[in-house]
Formats: sequence, C-alpha cells, structure tokens
Amino acid sequence: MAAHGTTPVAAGAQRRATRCLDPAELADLELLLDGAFPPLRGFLTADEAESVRTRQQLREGVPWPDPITLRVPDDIAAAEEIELRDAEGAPVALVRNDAPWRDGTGAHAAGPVQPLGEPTGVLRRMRPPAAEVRASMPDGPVLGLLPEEPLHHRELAQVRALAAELDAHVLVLPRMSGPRPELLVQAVLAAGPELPEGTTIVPVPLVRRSDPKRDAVLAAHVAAAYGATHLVSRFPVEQAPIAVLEPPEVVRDRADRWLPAAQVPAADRRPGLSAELVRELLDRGADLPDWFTTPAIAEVQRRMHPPLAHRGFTVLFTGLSGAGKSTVARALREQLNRHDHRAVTLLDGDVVRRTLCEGLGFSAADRSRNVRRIGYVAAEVTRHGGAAICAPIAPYRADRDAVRRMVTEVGGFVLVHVATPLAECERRDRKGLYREARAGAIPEFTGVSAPYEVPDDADLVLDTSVLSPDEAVARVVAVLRERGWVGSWTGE
Ligand SMILES: Nc1ncnc2c1ncn2[C@@H]1O[C@H](COP(=O)(O)OS(=O)(=O)O)[C@@H](OP(=O)(O)O)[C@H]1O
Ligand SMILES: Nc1ncnc2c1ncn2[C@@H]1O[C@H](COP(=O)(O)OP(=O)(O)O)[C@@H](O)[C@H]1O
Repeated sequence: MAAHGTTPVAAGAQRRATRCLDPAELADLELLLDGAFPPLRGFLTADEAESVRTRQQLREGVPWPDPITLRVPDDIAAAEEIELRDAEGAPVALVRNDAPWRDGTGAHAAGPVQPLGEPTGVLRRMRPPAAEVRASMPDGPVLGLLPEEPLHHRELAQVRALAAELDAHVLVLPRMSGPRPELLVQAVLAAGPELPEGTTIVPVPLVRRSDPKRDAVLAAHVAAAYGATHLVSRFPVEQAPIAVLEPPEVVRDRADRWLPAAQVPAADRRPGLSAELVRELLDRGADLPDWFTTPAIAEVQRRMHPPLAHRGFTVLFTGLSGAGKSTVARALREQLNRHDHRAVTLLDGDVVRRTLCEGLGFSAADRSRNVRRIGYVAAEVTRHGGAAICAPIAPYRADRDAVRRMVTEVGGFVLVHVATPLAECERRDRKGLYREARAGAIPEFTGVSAPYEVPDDADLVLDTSVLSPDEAVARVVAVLRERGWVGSWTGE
C-alpha cells in the first residue's frame, strides 16, 4: 500500500536516465556511498520516507531522523536506472530505481545506489570512507564532534575537559557545509596543536538540515558511523545511537586560561566574546584577541570571514519599465567608481538581453531565466569581492528571492524597489513602449498586461517621481554605509 499522500510511479519503457546533482544532493550521496548513513544503502521508498517523517523510524523500527530522498524530473521518474552526475557532468553513482514514487512535491527515485568512477577532489582524497575511519579508532571511548565553525580556545578547552574525563580518543568531523568548506577544514587543522595528542580529523560533507533536532540526531548517526562512541552537541538529542554530551562550562580566568568553571572562583572569571561580537570584529577587520583564539586559527577565520570592506555586494534594482532603474543604477556606478575600491559590474536589463540573455523573450519563464542568470553573474562578481549593480524589471518574487539567496551566501545584498507609480512611468514613456502596449502591439507588457509582484522585502523603496537621481543614489549609498559595505567617502 502506498504511504499517505503518495502514489507509485507507473513503470515506463525507459531503461537508463541521467540526473545532475546539486552540491547538497551530492553531499548526501557521498555519505550514502561512504556508508556514513547506516543502515541506508540508497534513497528511501515512499513508505520508508513517510515512516521516517512521522515516527523517525525506518520500517523495521530502526531509528532514523531525516528522510534521505532524491527528487527527479517527471520525465525520468520511471527509468529503471538513474545515473547521477556531478556539476561537471561526470558520473558519480547509479541508482537502481526499484520503487519510484510521487507526492505533492514531485517524483522521487528510490532504490540502492552504487558508485561509478573514482571520487575526485582534494578534500575527497583526505576523507576516507566511514568504515575505514571506524576501523582505525582505538579501543575504548571515542569522543566525536562535528563543528561547523572554527574551534577557538573555549571550545578546545571543552573538548580537552571531556576527553580527559572519559579518557577518550578525539574524532573531529568538520562539517563541510558552508560556502567555503575547505577553510573550515583548515581552521580545524590549525587547531590541531590545541587538541589532545593523536586527535583524528576527517571532513564530512553533512549538509545542515532545516530542523535543528533532526539535524543533531543525524549528526549523531554519522559520528557513530565514523566510530564515535560519544558525541559533543549543544542540542539535546533524542534517540541517538551513541551517548550525547553537552559541552561542559568552561570559563576564562584572570590569567586568560580557559578552565572548567568549577576550578575558577566567580570573582576570578573574565567574560568571553559572544558570536555576535566576534562577527562584528571580523566585519571591521579588527584582530581577534589572543585569549580568544590562536594566531593560526585567527588567520584562517579571517579568510573565512573577511572584513566587509573586502567583500563584495550586489544591489538589485527592481521596478516597472521607465521607473528609473537604469538611470539610478548608472549614477550609482559612477559614485562607486569614483569613491569605492571595488570593481563595479552593471548588469542592466536592456544590455543583458542583448548579451548574456540573448534570445529570451518576455514570457514568465523567460523573465525568470533572465533574472536568475543575472543573479548568477552578480553572485560570482560578489564572491570575488566586486560590486554588482543589476537593473532588470524582475517582476516575480520567487526570482528575486533566488537572487537574494545566491548572493547572500557570498556577500552583501540590497534589494531596491524603484516604486515610481505606473502613471509616471507611462507619462515618461521614454521608448514609446507603453503606448504600443496599450494599443495591444506588445503583449505581456509589465504593469499593463503582465504582472509586477510588488516586493514586501525591499531594503529600500525609491519613488523617482519625487526624488532626483542624485537623491536616489544617496539613499542607496546610505543603506550600503549603514550595513558597513562602504566606508565614508573623502571629499563629502
Ligand atoms: N513585454 C515587455 N514587458 C516589459 N518590458 C519589455 C517588454 N518588451 C520589451 N521590454 C523592454 O525590456 C526591458 C525589460 O527587460 P528586463 O530584462 O528588465 O525584464 S524582466 O526582468 O525579464 O522582466 C524594458 O526595459 P526597461 O524600460 O529598462 O525596464 C523594456 O524596454
Ligand atoms: N528622478 C529620476 N530618476 C530616474 N529617472 C528619472 C527621474 N526623473 C526623470 N527620469 C527619467 O525617467 C526615465 C527612466 O528611464 P530608465 O532609467 O531607463 O528606467 P528603467 O530602467 O526603470 O526602465 C529616464 O528617461 C529618466 O531621465
């Protein structure tokens, strides 16, 4: 019987299909192939996924926290085998698609996976499979942790205290899930001298789950697969396969040593740094104090989180045709070119449509492609420390959200709604397009015969019927300055 709300996919004639995975899917696949998700050997069937979702159990009653499933496009859902490929198109694994199914979110392949080809990449080479790591662990307790942030003196003292208490070997499994996973691994390696002798460090591509409880349980399963008998976790974990310990309280004493709280009288304790304060120091490019971390770890932490002034940002203008997006965008470019050190890339609607997006029209699907391509380029510019200014109409919320997501992973993002009223845009009618649209000569014209979804998440709203271009630019610059992306400009 099919699980509630799901239907099996009917068998088709197609034998083998291919599917390219995104980085998060690839990470899950690697853990499956590596035996880091035992007892799973493939993607879950409808019944298994439902059982995990509702009871956090596989069908045999084995606890399992999070459904590991694989979405596939409808046209390949019935294929007998699906070849999974990485972003470059290289084959990575084959799914025997025994029991494909469908629910409200689409079609899913289900069945065991087997590897295809050799694993590649530097990190991949330094990451032996779970069973190999487990076999290499000494007898006795093994204390595992899966950090997502660099370990500083406080966390290192916590690990040392727990390891001493349990007389445990330490197994650090840095989670390669942020935008620069290789730097997290380096930061953990830089903490090596502060960790107990013989500590094992193995990066693990475990992607963060949206539900922190399920995430913590999944981390415990992965730690167990790598051979940990205990896990340090700040989140309480129910139904964990191994013992889960809260990090003990450690405090900084007058001599700047981090010690278990019981050893330091209240009068001798000095405050640490909150995560927020650390971020603020890094944003400003200030040094992290020696009592907080070691110089080697601080150096990697600075590379993970460079000062705002060295990071890139994107300003996305959105609004009706004729609202003034291009005019304000060009004036902003001029100001940034004059005062800011970053290289500026202007991705203007009309120009983009003649180059990057040549051939696209104005259907909803084409506009979506247009805006997302612009977003992709803007995110690359941002990633490399530049300033990207984009000025498409971008009428759909989902596309603007997609751009925001792509960019905020790598730098700053400001959404500016150029909210000049339609009547004013139409009065300007610089290119005569509104007249043609009203006459029916241009179909699907934004604001006339095609929708514009007004943003409710704009960082700034400008009405150029009451603001001059210079005033509009000054407001954008004020937002950038307030958020620390640009400094004060000399000569102002
Ligand atoms: N049907 C229709 N609807 C809206 N606009 C049209 C249309 N046909 C052509 N144009 C001209 O194309 C410019 C908008 O392109 P964009 O790439 O910014 O649009 S979108 O973001 O993909 O919706 C827009 O330029 P701007 O006036 O600079 O916004 C118009 O000049
Ligand atoms: N305060 C203002 N800000 C921006 N544009 C203005 C303003 N006042 C008048 N305009 C005129 O409005 C038109 C806006 O066109 P444009 O910048 O190409 O808009 P969009 O890129 O949104 O289609 C230009 O002709 C510009 O000179």
